[in-house]
Amino acid sequence: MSAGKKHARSDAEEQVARSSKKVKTDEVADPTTDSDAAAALKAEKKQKKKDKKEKKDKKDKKDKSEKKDKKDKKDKKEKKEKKDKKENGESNGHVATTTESSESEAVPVTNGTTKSNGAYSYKQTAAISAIPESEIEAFLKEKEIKITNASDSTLRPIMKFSQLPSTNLLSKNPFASYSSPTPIQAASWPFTLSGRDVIGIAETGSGKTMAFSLPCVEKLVSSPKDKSNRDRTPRPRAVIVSPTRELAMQTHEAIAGLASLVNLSAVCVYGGASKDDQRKLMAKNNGVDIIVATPGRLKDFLSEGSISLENVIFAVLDEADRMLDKGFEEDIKLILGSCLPREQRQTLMFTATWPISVQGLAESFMVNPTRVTIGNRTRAGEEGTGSGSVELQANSRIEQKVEVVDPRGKEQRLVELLREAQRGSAKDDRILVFALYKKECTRVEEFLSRRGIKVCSIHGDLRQDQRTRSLEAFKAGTTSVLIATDVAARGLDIPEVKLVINLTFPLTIEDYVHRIGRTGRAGKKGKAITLFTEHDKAHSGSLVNVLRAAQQEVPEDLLKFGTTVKKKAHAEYGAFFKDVDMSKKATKITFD
Ligand SMILES: Nc1ncnc2c1ncn2[C@@H]1O[C@H](COP(=O)(O)OP(=O)(O)OP(=O)(O)O)[C@@H](O)[C@H]1O
Repeated sequence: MSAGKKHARSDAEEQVARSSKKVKTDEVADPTTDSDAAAALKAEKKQKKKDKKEKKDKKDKKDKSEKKDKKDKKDKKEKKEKKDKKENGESNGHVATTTESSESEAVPVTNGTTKSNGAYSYKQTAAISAIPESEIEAFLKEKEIKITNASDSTLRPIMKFSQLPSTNLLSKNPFASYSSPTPIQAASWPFTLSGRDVIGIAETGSGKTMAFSLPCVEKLVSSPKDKSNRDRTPRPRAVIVSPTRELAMQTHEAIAGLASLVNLSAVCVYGGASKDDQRKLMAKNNGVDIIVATPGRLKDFLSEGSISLENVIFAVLDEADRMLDKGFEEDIKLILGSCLPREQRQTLMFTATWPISVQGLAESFMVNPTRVTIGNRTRAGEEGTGSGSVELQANSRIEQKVEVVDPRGKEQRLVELLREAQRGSAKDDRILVFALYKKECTRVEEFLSRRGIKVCSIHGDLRQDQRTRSLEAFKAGTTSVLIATDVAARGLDIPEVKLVINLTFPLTIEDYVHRIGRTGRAGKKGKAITLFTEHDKAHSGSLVNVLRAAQQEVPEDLLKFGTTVKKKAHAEYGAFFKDVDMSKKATKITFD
């Protein structure tokens, strides 16, 4: 349309409007005489003006009052939002602290909580703050507690259960059977309860399960559950991953007991048992809160969509170094990758052994973790560097004996050792024998049975119900000798195992430390005997170091195999050490 045409049309429209106005006025006017009509018109105009003014005043008044109402409503809403926010923050325990470092900025998360690398749910009680610094220092020294990357240096260990802040869970007295927190519990709780990512390293049998279970349950109590359950898929808020089925079951038992005190549920999923039963358990009561799992079964459930980890705000790798080594690495990447991102979840890793080979990978799943180490594990020259190297340390209450034997005489020696150990009043003492291979277990079980020794076994060639039956018989004391592969090396908490015998040396020195750790638990004493042969000589150096670190006797025969420790190398990333002699000059090669 041209501009001229547009104007022409506008003008025409104006004329139509004007004439229509006139027609209207003509209709209202009383057509008696001209002067009368003029007067009437004047009066009418005046009235109209008055009406118009009144109407305008009325409208202004109405607008004003509506505006005021709107403003009041807005103020009220803002006030309410502010109040809600404050209340929510407090119920989630997000207490701002002045001690947070710059890296501890609160990150908002999808589930309504915030992750803070500083304290948010944990408030150090006045009782702890009042303790003189010298007393705290003495405690840390005595218990050999070392904390690196604390970020909040005002957090002090929780030396008594009464020093924990009072919560609904603690009012149920869950620690009635214990007298005081173990060092790993005392030192890690202030950080884990504060929402920090923590790596906890402490000897076998030192209460690490409760060290991660308490903050797990407290965190879920203070975080709102997504009740919508839109597609009926279980969406747990915490996941604990364990390397073996039996350990997963044991951890489940411990944490389920704690969780039930505050009406939270925990389910254990592991291979070799009915998937259908586990699916039903996970879906019960609008979805489970805590999942304790072995990686394989959890991965299966994830891939078939029977579970979603998208709401997981708390993740634990128990026996973390095992979970991060080659065998499980990909599964763990998938599992943690299915949880909320590391900035929005709390991630804990606990173990008794922390080889340097897994440390880089571990930290890639965490945010600036605090490391709590129990035991004097620092290598000479590393004091205070926090460089990451943690010396391997066996439980100091275990008496370690090493016998160098001819490989052909091992089984006969085993029979003698068992008879010696179960003599007289010790006839029912529990003894755990470790072999390296599944077939070896079967052979040795038959060998011992033929010699009248009551024995059962646990290894990967057995069905799950057979494994469970063997373990139950051993725990109950109906069979006092259990022969096992390394499936039983980690985490299992069997009361009163008096002796561990290593019939065949394990593949790694870390496994040795875990195997012997099945005895001497929870402050008790224990004994371990290792039959060492020339086939195991690659481990002699590291074994000598472990024995010396625990002030144990090192047999001359063992020293004959050498004391060099074979350095570890990662299959993909190569050596973790500088193996090049930098003092040598490069040879100059010239080409003609
Ligand atoms: N505060 C405590 N006081 C006394 N006993 C405790 C305390 N906390 C846990 N225990 C007990 O100590 C035993 C060992 O605990 P737990 O199995 O958690 O050890 P762990 O450190 O995980 O060992 P591992 O390295 O072998 O897995 C358990 O029987 C547990 O009930």
